[in-house]
Amino acid sequence: MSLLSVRDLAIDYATKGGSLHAVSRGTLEVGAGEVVGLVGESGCGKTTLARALTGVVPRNATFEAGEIVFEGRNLLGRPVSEWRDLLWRKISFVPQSSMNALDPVYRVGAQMDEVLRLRGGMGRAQARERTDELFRMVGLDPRRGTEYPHQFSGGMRQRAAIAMALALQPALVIADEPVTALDVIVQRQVLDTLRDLQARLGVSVLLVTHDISVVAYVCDRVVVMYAGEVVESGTARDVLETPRHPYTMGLTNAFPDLERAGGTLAPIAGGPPDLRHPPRGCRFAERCPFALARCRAETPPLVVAPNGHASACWRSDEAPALSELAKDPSTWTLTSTSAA
Ligand SMILES: Nc1ncnc2c1ncn2[C@@H]1O[C@H](COP(=O)(O)OP(=O)(O)OP(=O)(O)O)[C@@H](O)[C@H]1O
Repeated sequence: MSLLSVRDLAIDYATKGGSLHAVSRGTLEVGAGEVVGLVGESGCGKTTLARALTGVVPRNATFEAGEIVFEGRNLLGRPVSEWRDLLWRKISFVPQSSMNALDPVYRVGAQMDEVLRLRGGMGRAQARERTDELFRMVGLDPRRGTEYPHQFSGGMRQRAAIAMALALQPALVIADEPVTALDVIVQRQVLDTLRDLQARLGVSVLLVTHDISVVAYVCDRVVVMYAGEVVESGTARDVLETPRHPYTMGLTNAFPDLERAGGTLAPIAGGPPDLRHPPRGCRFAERCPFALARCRAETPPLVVAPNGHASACWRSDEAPALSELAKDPSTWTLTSTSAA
């Protein structure tokens, strides 16, 4: 049984221009001890989906449909208090910027102490000891706990945010773009620490990122989102080496490898659709170099292959050939010319 199973989740935001369908087909699984990457361009609904798992959503958001089953219980429809009770203890969140995780006016060690005492019910001495242990665990010198967040480098702040998320030994850590603001070398160091701790503690991680090279570096499984919908998922190896959705094929061309510099980068021309008026059919069709008339008329279902590799594309059967074509940057240039 999965630790977390999200099925057909739909979340709307009320906006002046009408309902914005931020998540429409949110389906993903996180197994015990797994690192799952949730990847897609900015604005495709990753943060909305990830945040929703903690029960903390903006005031103008509504859950329209679906299930969020955590440890066998559907959290949707449960009292918010019950859901909130899981926060920190069972599910913890590392926000996009560590400046959001850390209060700038309190010393870093004191903030960790507070989580341990208020949320974890620890006494002063025990919390103190655990704070030092957490600092060491993420590669920080415990003596620096007396400093304020601005005295830390970006990488150190992100380590502190990870330590805080691990404080009460949760089963699931949701990390939203945990390394985006950092330079590539520090990114690797922080990801190494995250991966090492994950393996040591057996915690599950849902890692939200726009950068597919981050996914390739640390994730066991990948879930690809486009325009509010999950369009592909499977093991990192299957999805990255034999992608079945053209959007994933495009994403793999658009980022440099974290380990190997070089290679031609070919961004996907155009941008995601307006989620207040999502297009009919496949939402990626207007940017897809392989789109057929059917793609613009009918929504492709998310079909799961026997090996668990799922994709929502009418041309999935042709994926090996399309994937070869997609490696040629001119395939994507043609889309931009034809879209222009
Ligand atoms: N509170 C809100 N009210 C209205 N619309 C919102 C709100 N928050 C996000 N959105 C919109 O919902 C869509 C999904 O946003 P979301 O932040 O979940 O995407 P994302 O993939 O995480 O992008 P990013 O990486 O930029 O945060 C976007 O169109 C965004 O503009």
